[in-house]
Amino acid sequence: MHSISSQEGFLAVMAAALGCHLIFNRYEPAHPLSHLVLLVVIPGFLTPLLVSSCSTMIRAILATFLLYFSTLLMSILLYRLSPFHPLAKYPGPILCRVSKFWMAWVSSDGKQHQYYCKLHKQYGDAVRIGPNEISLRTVEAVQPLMGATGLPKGPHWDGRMAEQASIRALIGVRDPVEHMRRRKPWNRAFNSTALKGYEGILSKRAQQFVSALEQQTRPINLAQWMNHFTFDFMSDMAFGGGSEMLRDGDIDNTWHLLESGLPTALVLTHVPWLGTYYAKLPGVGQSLKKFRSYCQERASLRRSQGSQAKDLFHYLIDESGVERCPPTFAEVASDGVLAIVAGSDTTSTTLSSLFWFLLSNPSAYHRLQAEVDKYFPPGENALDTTHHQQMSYLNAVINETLRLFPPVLSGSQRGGAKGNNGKVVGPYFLPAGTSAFVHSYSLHRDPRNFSPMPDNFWPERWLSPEERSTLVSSDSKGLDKVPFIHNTAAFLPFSFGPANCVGKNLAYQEMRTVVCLMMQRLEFCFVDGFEPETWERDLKDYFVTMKGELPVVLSPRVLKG
Ligand code: HEM
Repeated sequence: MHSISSQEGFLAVMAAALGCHLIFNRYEPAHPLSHLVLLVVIPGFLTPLLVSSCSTMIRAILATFLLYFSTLLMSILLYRLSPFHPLAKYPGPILCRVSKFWMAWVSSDGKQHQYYCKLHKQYGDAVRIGPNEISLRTVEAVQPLMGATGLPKGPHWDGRMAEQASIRALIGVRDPVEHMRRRKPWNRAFNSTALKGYEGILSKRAQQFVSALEQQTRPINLAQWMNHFTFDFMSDMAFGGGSEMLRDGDIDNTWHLLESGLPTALVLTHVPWLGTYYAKLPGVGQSLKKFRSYCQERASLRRSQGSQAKDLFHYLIDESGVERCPPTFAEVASDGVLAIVAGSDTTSTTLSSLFWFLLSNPSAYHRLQAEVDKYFPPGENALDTTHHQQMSYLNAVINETLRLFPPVLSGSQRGGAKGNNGKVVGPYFLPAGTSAFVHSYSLHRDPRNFSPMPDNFWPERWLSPEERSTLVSSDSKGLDKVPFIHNTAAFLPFSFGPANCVGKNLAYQEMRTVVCLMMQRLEFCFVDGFEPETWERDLKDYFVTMKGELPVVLSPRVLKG
């Protein structure tokens, strides 16, 4: 029988490594068993082919694995940089084109939004930010990528939610059909009738919040108080109560517990397959598990108690029995956790940034205060939502805050499954298997969408031309001489399409209500010595934004009735 020469042995190992690359490239196997077979069993099986050229078995094993892995890595590297790669025509840094580990590294300091923005300034509207991923900065991509016929949620969620192996919260459900089924009760929970029904729950918490603020005679960290308010409110909504942070403070350290996992979760979004291994490490995600089981208990309690009010849970668990295919209890419990996490952090960050902007821009502060006083003079109920939508300056301040600091700074990824035919997204073609996102932070600050002063806080841009012209001429900054561009299609703080933020209207309702009440009853100023730049510096993009401290001094407003 023909015995294999050492040269043939080397070639066979290299060919197997190339075959392995082909399989990874085509099927992207993520299961640990397939990794074991492709990366351990196959080179192990090939070891005898190199025994004749090595003096010992150990050396043969080492040589086989070294040859196998170096061939595999070289093949991956060359292919990703080659003109044959489907994304070859998209520009981007070499390190991004070679591996997502680079973005995982870059993003770990919480400044990925600024990195993407820099890349767009350097490379243009479409940048290759991973071997198979594109970041887009054009409004033409929004509808085709995220609209009804767009792509489903991207693989990002497989890494981020790796530990939710069996049941995922709605936000991480990638299959569009399943997502639609799970989204139905959420849509009903946020229609206008349902929202009207939440006013009582919101008013109670907002009153408690502002009354507590009125009692603060020493400087406070307003951002932390916002956290406590939004968390208590969302717990009321999701599970009929159970959280009393406004009264007791964060005695269980829940915010730290939720935020401590964010940097790791972001790294895993860049390298989703790593999530499968990470989730299996002993002790991993303990704090989150603790929070989840607490929520599970709250959900069970809420279910057994039945409806006190038509809160979010009422709709999610389908207490009225209108769904043909209602969600299971496990799904509802998981979505309850999502409601608290997605609903409290985002609004708290926006409200905190809003006050930071107001305190850094006294004219905006006074304009908003004047509007609040006009609609809610002393003695008027600022919780009455009937005026809120007409309050143009209030809405302008909220939108301008969301434009400059959207709480999801970099937007939400979409991704095509392997094997589809690719997708035309505005002026770009995304080949099968490409993930992409529209980078909200860059889009919002692009002078082609918002001008003048795209990087500045200027709520007046959201007003009607008549209102703006009065205010701009009184500002006399010559802004009326600069071309005015205001492209609301490029405003994406809540994302876009059938998987956008379902809680958008609740978020507006909550923010309008609490800002009106706060401005009616209190005066705010930064603590002496606070350097306002630290706020922006401390904002970190870990998919949701992590924030620093906002030290302010409060005083009751002295109003003549
Ligand atoms: C200023 C406040 C908020 C902002 C800026 C915001 C933004 C976002 C964004 C960008 C997404 C990702 C959507 C996508 O994948 O395309 C999202 C999803 C979501 N948000 Fe919000 N959000 C806010 C408040 C809320 C509130 C108050 C709730 C109430 C529960 C909420 C519930 C959700 C849910 C359930 C999803 C998942 C939707 C889905 O996958 O279908 N959000 N949000």
